[in-house]
Amino acid sequence: MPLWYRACLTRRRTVIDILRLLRLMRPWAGWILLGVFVSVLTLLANVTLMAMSGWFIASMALAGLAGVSMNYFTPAAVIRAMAITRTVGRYVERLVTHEATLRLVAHLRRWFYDRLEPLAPSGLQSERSGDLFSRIGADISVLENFYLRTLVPSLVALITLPLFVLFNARYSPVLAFGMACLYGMSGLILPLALRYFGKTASQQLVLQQAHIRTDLVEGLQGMREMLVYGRDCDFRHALQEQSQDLSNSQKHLANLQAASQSTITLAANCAIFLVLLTIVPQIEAGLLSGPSLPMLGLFVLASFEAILPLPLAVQSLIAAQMAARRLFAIADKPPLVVETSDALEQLASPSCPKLQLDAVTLRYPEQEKPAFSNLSLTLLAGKSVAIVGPSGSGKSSMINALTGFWPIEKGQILLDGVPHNQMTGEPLRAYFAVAPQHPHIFNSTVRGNLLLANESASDEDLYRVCAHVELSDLIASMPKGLDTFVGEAGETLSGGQIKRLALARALVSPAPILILDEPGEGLDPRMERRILENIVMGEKGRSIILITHRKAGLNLVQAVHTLSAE
Ligand SMILES: Nc1ncnc2c1ncn2[C@@H]1O[C@H](COP(=O)(O)OP(=O)(O)OP(=O)(O)O)[C@@H](O)[C@H]1O
Repeated sequence: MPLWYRACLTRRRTVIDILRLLRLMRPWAGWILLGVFVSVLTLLANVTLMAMSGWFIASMALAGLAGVSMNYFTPAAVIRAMAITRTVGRYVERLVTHEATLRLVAHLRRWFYDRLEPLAPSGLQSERSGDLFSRIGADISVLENFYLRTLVPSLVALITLPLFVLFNARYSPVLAFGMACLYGMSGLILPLALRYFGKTASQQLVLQQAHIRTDLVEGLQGMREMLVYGRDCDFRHALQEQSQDLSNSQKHLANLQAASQSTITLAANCAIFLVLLTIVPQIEAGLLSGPSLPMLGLFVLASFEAILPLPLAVQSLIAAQMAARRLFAIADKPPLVVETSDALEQLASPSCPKLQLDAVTLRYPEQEKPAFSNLSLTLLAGKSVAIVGPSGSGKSSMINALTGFWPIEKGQILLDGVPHNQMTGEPLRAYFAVAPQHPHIFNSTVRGNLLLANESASDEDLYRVCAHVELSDLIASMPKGLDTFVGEAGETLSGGQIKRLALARALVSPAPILILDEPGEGLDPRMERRILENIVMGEKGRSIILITHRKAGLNLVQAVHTLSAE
C-alpha cells in the first residue's frame, strides 16, 4: 500500500474516531458548551482587565504630570467588574468543567460496560482481564482529558483569537496581521509540530501504561506461583524495563512541552516588540494617545493565555484518540451469541421445563475438534440426569451451550419445545442455577455471596441451603455468622468450603434446573455422597443435571448419559 494512501486512511480514521467521541459526548453538550462559554468569558475578562489597567495607570500618571483632572470612576468600575468577573469566572469554570467531566466519565464507563456485557464470556475470551480493567479505568480517564485539555482550550482559542486580532486591527492593521501570524505560529504550527514529534511517544504512553497495569494485575494474581518457582526476579525485571520505557516516553513529552512553553513565551515577547514597532510611530504622529501603548502591550501579552494550553491539548488529543481506539475495538466486537428481541420477555420465575438437546454440537473458535458433538438427551421436568465422560469430553462445555454463553454450531436445545436461541440472555439463564467446576467467590460476606443468586432469599432459606451442603457448623463458628467476610476469591475458605458455598448459592436460586459441575471435587467421598443425597432428595420439583467423572451420586439420578472423547 503506498505511503500517501496509508497516511490518508490514518487521517480518515482519526477524524472518524474524534467524531465518534464527540457523538458519545452529545448528552452532555449543554454542560460542555456552558464550560466553554464560562472559559471564554473568564479569558475576555482577564484580557480586558490587563489592557484597561495598563491604560488607566498610564492615563492617571499623564494626567497627574499635566496637572489636569480626569474621570477615573468609570475605568475603575470597569477594572473592578473585570477583576470580579475573572475571579468568579475561574471558580465557575472549574465547577462547570469538572461537573461536565465527571458526568462524562460516568456516562462513558456505563456505555463501555453496556458494550462489554453482551460479549462476556465468549467474546472476551481473548482479552486479558488486566487489560479490560485498564480500558474501563485508565483509558476512560484519558478521555476526560479530551474534554478538559483539548476540547475546551481549542474552542476557547478558536473563539477568542479572531476577536483579539479584530481588536488589534482597530489600532493598526500591521499589528493585527503580525499578531495573527504569531497566534498562527504558536497556536497552530507549534502544536502541529508537537504532534509530529510527540505522536509516537503519546500513543506509546497509553499502551505502556496499559501494559504495566495488565502485567501488574496478572503478576499480583500469580504472585504465589512466581514465588514458589522463583520467577519473581524475572517479573521484577520486566516491570523495571516497562517502567523505564514509560518514563522515557514521559521525559520525551515533557521536553516537548517545555520547548513549546518557551516558544510561546518567546512569541509573547515578540508581540510586545511588535506593539512597540507599530504603535510608537502612531503616538509620535499624534494619531494615538500615549496610554494606548501600555494598554496594547498588556493586551497582547494577556491574549497568549488562550495559546498556552494548546500544546498540551495536542498531546491530550493524541492520547485520547489512542484510548478511544482501544475502547472502540472492544465495543465494536460483535457478540458471538446474538440476542433476539424475544430475549426481553423474561419470566420472573419460570416453571420447570422439559429440556431437550437435539444433536447439539459446540465448537470453540479456532478449535479443530468440537468440544462435544451430536449430543441428544431429554430431561423431563423435575427429573435428574448425570453426564459422565472422560476429561475433555465436553461435560462443562455443555453448560456453556445450555446457558447461551457460547453459540452452538449444530442442532437445537428446546425448553418446553421452545428453541433456546429464541430467548438468549437473561430469560434463558433464569431457567438455570449453576454450581460451576471453578466457582468464583466474591470479596463479600457469606450472605452476599448467597444472595447473588436470589436477593429475596430469607435467612431461613440461607440456613436451609447451608445445611444441605453441610456448611452450618462452619457458619456457626464464624465470628459474624452469615455476615462474615470471606475475602477475595474466598481466600479465608478451604477449597472444599468454596465448592460447598457455590453449591449453596445454586440451591438458593429459584431457577428450576440445577446444574452441578463436579460437585464432589475437593470433598471427601462420604461428605460428597451425603451432600448429593441432600440435594437430590431436598430439591424435589427441580430438574438436576449432575456433571461428574466420579461414581458418587450416579445411583441417585434417574439416568446417566455418557459423553465420549472426540
Ligand atoms: N473456552 C474455551 N475455549 C476453547 N476451548 C475450550 C474452552 N473450554 C473448553 N475448551 C476445550 O473443549 C474441550 C472440552 O472441555 P470441557 O471443559 O467441556 O471438558 P470436560 O469434560 O468438562 O473436562 P473435565 O472433566 O476435565 O473438566 C477441551 O478440549 C477443552 O480444551
